[in-house]
Amino acid sequence: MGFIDDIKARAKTSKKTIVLPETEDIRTYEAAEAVLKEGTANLILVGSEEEIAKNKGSFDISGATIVDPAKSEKTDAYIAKLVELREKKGMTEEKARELLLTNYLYYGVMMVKMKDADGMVSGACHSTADTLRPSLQILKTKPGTKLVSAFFIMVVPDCEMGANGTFLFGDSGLEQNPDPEKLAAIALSSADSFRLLTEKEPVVALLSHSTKGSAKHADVDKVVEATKIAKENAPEGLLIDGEFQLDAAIVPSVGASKAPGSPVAGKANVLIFPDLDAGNIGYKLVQRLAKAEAYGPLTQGIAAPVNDLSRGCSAKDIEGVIAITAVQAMAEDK
Ligand SMILES: CC(C)(COP(=O)(O)OP(=O)(O)OC[C@H]1O[C@@H](n2cnc3c(N)ncnc32)[C@H](O)[C@@H]1OP(=O)(O)O)[C@@H](O)C(=O)NCCC(=O)NCCS
Ligand SMILES: CC(=O)OP(=O)(O)O
Repeated sequence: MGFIDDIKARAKTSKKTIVLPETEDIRTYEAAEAVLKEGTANLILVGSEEEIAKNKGSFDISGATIVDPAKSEKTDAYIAKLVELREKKGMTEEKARELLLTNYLYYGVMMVKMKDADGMVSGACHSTADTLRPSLQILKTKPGTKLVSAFFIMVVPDCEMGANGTFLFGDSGLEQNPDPEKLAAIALSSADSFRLLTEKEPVVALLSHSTKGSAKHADVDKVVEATKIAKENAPEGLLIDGEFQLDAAIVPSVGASKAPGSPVAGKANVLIFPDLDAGNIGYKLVQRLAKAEAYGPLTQGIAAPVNDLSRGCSAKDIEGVIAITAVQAMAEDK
């Protein structure tokens, strides 16, 4: 079974409830129809009942629950909770009502916060900043986690590198210019996310334009320092190393010649980019030129699963990210 079929099979064993707040976008309905038909998750669509009836086109979403913030009896409780959570940041009842009745991403996150849903997927028609800000503000980080970051699962066709063509690329969505401490934290969280989602052992490479000292620059020093911190904090047995150029990380013969003796060189399946420019450009290159499946930006470190999408995504991508969110929600139960 391929990566996404395996994820869907796992999601079906414990149908989680996922909120979709982007009811203005036709791709939401196409994905919802497919998810409901396949049974990977229960779905809640947030929006005005009238708009949803108009926007859904011919897609059959009759199995979904529709929640209209203007009519739901729970809206007042969400407003009160949002004021309680954000009062110190200037949130008033009036502002909370306005926000929740007009911004369905905030409403969806409140549903997750109040445990009326297990997770949320959006971002097909909102930027990453607008998608993730509500969950960073309201759900906050998981206990024991300081940093939320974002990654893609990339499935490259006809590829023997990584885990038979499956890779994690991080951070490709959120942290713009992580310092060494943050880069190390991204690497370690990414190892856990890779293991959870692929059920394979992570082999983590911190990427640079240098391999083991071949270039000298402050940008290289940052990755060297991050590698040192990550190794100090890594659980026993985790394969993690750097700094590597991309070819040294994933091509066995290049790894053997540029970084002889490294247990990671040539075998990496978790690729940690030095900053968001590299991570975001890197994933789009592989998606568009190698025709890879690209699921994300998926998040790690938020107190409940909320995942983003690229505005360039297809309905199939949304379907996949819903199933992944359900699997992340299943892991929260453990
Ligand atoms: C995600 C992002 C929006 C957060 O920054 P922001 O909107 O300026 O918001 P703030 O910095 O005010 O943060 C909002 C809250 O999130 C928290 N936060 C921000 N980044 C965080 C992180 N990485 N981990 C944990 N919490 C974080 C802040 O502490 C703040 O909490 P508070 O409001 O309770 O004090 C910002 O990092 C961003 O724009 N990233 C790039 C996204 C992007 O464009 N990606 C490219 C396409 S995928
Ligand atoms: C992940 C990403 O790059 O998102 P968008 O294409 O929506 O900016």
